[in-house]
Amino acid sequence: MSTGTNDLRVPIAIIGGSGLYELDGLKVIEERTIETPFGMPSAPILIGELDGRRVAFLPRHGKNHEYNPSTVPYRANIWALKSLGVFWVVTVSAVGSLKEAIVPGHVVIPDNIIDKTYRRANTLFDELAVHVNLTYPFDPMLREVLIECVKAEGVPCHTEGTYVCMEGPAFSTRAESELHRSWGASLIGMTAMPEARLAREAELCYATIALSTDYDCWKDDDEVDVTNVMAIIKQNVANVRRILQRVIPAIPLEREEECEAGRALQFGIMTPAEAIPEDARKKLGIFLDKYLDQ
Ligand SMILES: CSC[C@H]1O[C@H](OP(=O)(O)O)[C@H](O)[C@@H]1O
Ligand SMILES: Nc1ncnc2[nH]cnc12
Repeated sequence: MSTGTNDLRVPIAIIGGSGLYELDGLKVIEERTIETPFGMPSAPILIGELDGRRVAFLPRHGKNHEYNPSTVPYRANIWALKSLGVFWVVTVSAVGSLKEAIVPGHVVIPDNIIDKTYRRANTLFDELAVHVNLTYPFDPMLREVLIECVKAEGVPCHTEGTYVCMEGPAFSTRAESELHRSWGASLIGMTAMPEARLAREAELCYATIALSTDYDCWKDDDEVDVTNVMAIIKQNVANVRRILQRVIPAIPLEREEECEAGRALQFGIMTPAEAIPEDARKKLGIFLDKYLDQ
């Protein structure tokens, strides 16, 4: 198991979604296999340099898309990124559009999530009681950076939107799709949760570039399937790659202290240090030590 220490800190991570299994322009330094207390991450993590910045890249579904949205090892992924010293996490996701104006090929930088998942481990902290604030699961400062970069690339960009995270792996029924629309949500996907919640528990600064790939199944003339989704991703992946190449140098590394997510656990740990089992302290030390070693 990796020790959680990091000789060469990697401040930025990109988590690639469906259709994004590598990061263009990354000068790969190392492919690191990290064993975590939550098992193995989705894939070995590529560590490299882009624009003089250290960046980690992790394909969420594995190198060969072997994990479905329910079986992605979200907790191992977050633990592994934290162990590298990552703070800024930019993710890429394919999503269905629940609004006419969000045309397939457009990008959305979502600002909230409705979590409908029900069979995924949804906390890093099973052995104690921790309650973090999740009012805004996507970091506002990082969202602004993403919005600027998408616009600068000339890609149509929707600057807000609620992402409904369903369990899947089947797509929605028509009735479910209409229900999600009636909630006023903009996007439907299968992976933002528990990823965003775990990122907050790990005090990471997290935001998502969502690529609209389809109108889900609410429009009379459209029905979603993987072939359609992948065709749109293929047509737009070059945009996403260019956006990411802009994002990495634009991340304000020097403003880390301003990001509230970095203090998410400050008032969230209910269980007193002396009541936390020793093995949990070891397993979760990379998240908890700064609060418990006082
Ligand atoms: C390939 S269609 C469904 C699949 O795509 C999205 O994944 P990701 O968010 O990793 O891009 C969606 O959530 C489903 O997992
Ligand atoms: N319509 C849809 N529903 C859920 N996940 C998706 N990912 C891409 N399109 C989707």
